[in-house]
Amino acid sequence: MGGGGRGGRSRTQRKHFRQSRDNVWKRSKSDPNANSSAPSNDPNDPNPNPNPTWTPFATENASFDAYYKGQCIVETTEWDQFVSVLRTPLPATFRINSSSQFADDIRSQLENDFVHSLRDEVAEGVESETEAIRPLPWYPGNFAWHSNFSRMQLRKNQTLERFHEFLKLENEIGNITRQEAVSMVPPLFLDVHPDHFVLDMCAAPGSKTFQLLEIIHQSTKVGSLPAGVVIANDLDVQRCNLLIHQTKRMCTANLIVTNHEAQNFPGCRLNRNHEVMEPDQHIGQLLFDRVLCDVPCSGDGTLRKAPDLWRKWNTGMGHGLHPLQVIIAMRGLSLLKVGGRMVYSTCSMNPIENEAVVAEVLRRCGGSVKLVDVSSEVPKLICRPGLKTWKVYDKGTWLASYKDVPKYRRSIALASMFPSGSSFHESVDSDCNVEMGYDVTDGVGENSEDGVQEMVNTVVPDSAEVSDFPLEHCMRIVPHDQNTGAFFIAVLQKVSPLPAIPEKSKKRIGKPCAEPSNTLEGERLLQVDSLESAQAVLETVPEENVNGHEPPAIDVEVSPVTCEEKNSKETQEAHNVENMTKVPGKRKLQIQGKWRGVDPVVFFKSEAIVNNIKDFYGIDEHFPFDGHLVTRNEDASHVKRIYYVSKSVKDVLELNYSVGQQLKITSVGLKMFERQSARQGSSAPCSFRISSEGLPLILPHITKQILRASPVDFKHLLENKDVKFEDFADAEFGKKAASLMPGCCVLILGKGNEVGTEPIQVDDSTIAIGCWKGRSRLNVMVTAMDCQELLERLVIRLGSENGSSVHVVKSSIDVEGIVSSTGVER
Ligand SMILES: C[S@@+](CC[C@H](N)C(=O)[O-])C[C@H]1O[C@@H](n2cnc3c(N)ncnc32)[C@H](O)[C@@H]1O
Repeated sequence: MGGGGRGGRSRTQRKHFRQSRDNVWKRSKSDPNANSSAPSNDPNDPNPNPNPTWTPFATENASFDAYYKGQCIVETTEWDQFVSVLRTPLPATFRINSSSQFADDIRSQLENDFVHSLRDEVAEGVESETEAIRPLPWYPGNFAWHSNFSRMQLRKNQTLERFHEFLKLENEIGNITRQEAVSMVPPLFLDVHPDHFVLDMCAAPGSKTFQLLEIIHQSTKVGSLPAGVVIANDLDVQRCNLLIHQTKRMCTANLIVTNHEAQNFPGCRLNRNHEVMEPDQHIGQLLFDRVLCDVPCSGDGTLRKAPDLWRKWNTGMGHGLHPLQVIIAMRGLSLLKVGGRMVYSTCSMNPIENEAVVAEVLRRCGGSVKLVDVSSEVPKLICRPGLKTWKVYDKGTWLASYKDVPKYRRSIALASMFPSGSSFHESVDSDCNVEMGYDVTDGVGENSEDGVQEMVNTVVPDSAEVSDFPLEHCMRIVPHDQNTGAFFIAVLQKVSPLPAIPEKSKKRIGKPCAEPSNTLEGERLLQVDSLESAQAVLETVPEENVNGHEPPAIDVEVSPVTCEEKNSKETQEAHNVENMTKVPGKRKLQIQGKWRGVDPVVFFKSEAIVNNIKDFYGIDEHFPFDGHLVTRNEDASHVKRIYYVSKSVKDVLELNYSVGQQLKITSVGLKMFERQSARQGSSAPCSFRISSEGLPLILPHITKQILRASPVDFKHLLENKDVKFEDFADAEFGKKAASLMPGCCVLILGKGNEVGTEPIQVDDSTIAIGCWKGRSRLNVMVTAMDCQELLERLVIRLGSENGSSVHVVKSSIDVEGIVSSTGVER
């Protein structure tokens, strides 16, 4: 199950996690490309160089200047300001996890404590007159913050050190996330509701996925789950692991992490010729209310964070990605329900990756998709309108129109890159994959002196085309408007099913892997998607409403799947799927282990174990177990962890089984029960303990093995990790603890005078922790870090509320490690 808890984080994950957070402005002196435009050794510099052996990055690139001046991405008069801000390091920003039970406490700590104490620090120092930290004005609820301190400054003195420690701890616990300000924007425009099915197509490392989950969970009551689901996908397995690590901190049962090419993301359409829906199966294909299409891009909007890009930048980077961006966006739109919203975003400034992609998908969708004006939806965010006109730069020449592209360059400078896109149909000759003829390395090396000369000396035609689409509804964020990175966002709404591709265009786009039948259904249902192509043409069932969900859209994919792609590993595996799903008669529901290297997702159905758990913890009948428990091990007797999934995830998993496991699932479910190690588990009537992540969900449904402790005893236990029954301040509580069954139990923080009262009631404000009841003592089963966090929160709360109780501890932990390290009784 991917990353596991904190203790289970792999070395690779740790390395990637560290790398993604490293201060990228650090640079060795030996780098020949270094020059002096970045942070300097000048003591008066507002961005002082803390390391005398450090030499700053080159932050100049003549090709970059010529290209973006030529594209007029900012007014000529503001160019200098634009590039000078681009050359300064990005300020740190972070976000409070709004669905965390401590969100309000943390916000109030920032607003009422750190804002003041840090302001005093700044006033005393010489560095800056600016505010030390401040909320981002456009982010709702003061949940996103900007900090003017560098890491070096944070370590400088006690107040800053305290703030630094606070950031580190809350980040590790999952209560805050370091995230670039502009990266927080796309989910705000997606208008996600808690019951939505959301697809995050290119999701790693997962900062936006985390935000989407927060929104889904926003108004969920303790002990229940939202109706929606987020499917977070990424092509890169290692980055998927980062995503899993990141989202584990969310403790959610409503997330599925998958590992596919976004352009070939499976639709899981049930082939109703061969498949019978299970009585409780609620969806017949994957369609989404919301799609986030945060595509791979050249990333020059992140120059402030990744200054090495200055050296690497060239025009080929954006050109190479344009076709991929188009087909990923098209796949997203085909998986979107009619009426649904898709956000297309990049951290690139290049119109070829931005407006040109949006214009091309609008063109291909022929009126079934609209570009929405959402400029008033996030009022204080400063956005500029998208460009209506731009040019294509290729091999030292500015091209205003596709007709100017020499024939031999037409597989690189595509018609779809131009504002009119007018030669789209003519752009592809009989070649199987001309439209796919991109090469992301094309243009590498143009950033030479010669290349620059060539570009600068080339006459730029005035007659650039102007797009007919309302591209001014796209939004550009530029660095000097609000001291951020650069970003691009477009919001698309699907107003009707996507049009069918005429037979002749299909050929142009790329040879489909299976020839469609010429029947109306074949035409209408053609999926050029590699995974569904062969299967979809077999589907002859007319559209109908599938159990209350949107009717399956008659989406005709325009993703140009080529002959080459057909041979890819994924496509090979897809054909296995197809063969499996074609088996007539009653299908085998669980075809295990289809994806090489990925543990199967198995519904856990061992009645003996489930009944033992239910009985031991006295779990009430209202809490649904049937179909909600999954494992990653087919052998029930060796199952170590049991995960809980929401109803929405359960529906998707059932559909996935029905279609032969098209989804390659790398992580799913909330870790709910864990088998205690043999020595400890054998002394208890139930060898499964409740995991820390799962506790908040199941807490209101537990009627046995649960006790309420006074604040004094609760704190005593957190501080000492294990306490003998006779050593509790409240002797009555000690007796009750001694009378519990051996094994896992739950301890609730009681308010002063209600310690002994029954029954125990829990609500959103209840603090609870898992413990282990041994022969003579109670051991806490939370990590040292969680104990520290909880103690800090308790001190603040108990101080301000005079003993009232607060929250459930919710975090990723490795209980096994903790239990042994705190010496649980054997
Ligand atoms: C801009 S990053 C996404 C950032 C992410 N949305 C976030 O907020 O943390 C683009 C991601 O796309 C992934 N990627 C690249 N090509 C892909 C493809 N064909 N299908 C799916 N993901 C792809 C990369 O691995 C990378 O993680």
